[in-house]
Amino acid sequence: MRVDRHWSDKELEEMTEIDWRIFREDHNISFKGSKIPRPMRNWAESKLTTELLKAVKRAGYKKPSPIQMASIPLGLQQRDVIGIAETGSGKTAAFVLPMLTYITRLPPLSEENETEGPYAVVMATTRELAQQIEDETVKFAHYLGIKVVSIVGGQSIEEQGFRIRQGCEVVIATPGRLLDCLERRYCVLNQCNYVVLDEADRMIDMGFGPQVVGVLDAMPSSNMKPKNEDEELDENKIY
Ligand SMILES: Nc1ncnc2c1ncn2[C@@H]1O[C@H](COP(=O)(O)OP(=O)(O)OP(=O)(O)O)[C@@H](O)[C@H]1O
Repeated sequence: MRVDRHWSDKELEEMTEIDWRIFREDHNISFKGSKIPRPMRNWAESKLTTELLKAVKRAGYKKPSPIQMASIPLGLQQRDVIGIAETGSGKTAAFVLPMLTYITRLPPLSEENETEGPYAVVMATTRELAQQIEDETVKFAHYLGIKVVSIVGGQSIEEQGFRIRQGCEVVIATPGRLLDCLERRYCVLNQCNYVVLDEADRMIDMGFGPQVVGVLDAMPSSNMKPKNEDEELDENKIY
């Protein structure tokens, strides 16, 4: 009798549908949506760049967590993702790594475009959470030469606006403070097409909906992805 091997003993190309099902069950991964890519079983099989993989290694992350296994391949395809996982399960790196990959594909910031604002915005409900996200982002962004600025209450808004205008690819902010910064013209989002809402459900429950919409309204509407998720993205276009 031929006994099939466990998925962990198989090369990627040997994985069968049943292996993938067991893999997802083993990691408690479930999903909804169409054309969902396979989760990544380990970092080596992820499509992250060598530089980012080095940064992941330096951070000491030996194995991706289940939310990272499931959502990084989706993020790398520039799909819209709603990721749900318990606290402390590595959600931050799950959205930060695809976001940094997206940024490395864009033209580097230069004197010509650094005053047009960041390439990506992450919104968080509290100052403390924004700080945690900043720490986790800098851990990886540092090695790519990507600059990160946080816009939260309790610090000078003029100073924060000044730091954005000096050029940064990523802004991490609480929605109210970022909207304030935009309304006072301390910063702009003229080239930002990438948004992350951390704890989006809580953000709405806490009444930040109007501020989030205000921030989204400051972003360009010319680079929207097609409404139909099944439509292929144009590789030559920046979304
Ligand atoms: N693959 C990994 N291997 C080891 N440590 C990791 C990995 N991914 C993230 N971590 C670490 O685990 C901790 C928790 O991660 P993170 O803050 O992203 O969790 P979270 O799901 O966002 O939690 P919260 O809901 O509290 O914000 C952090 O210290 C982070 O550096």
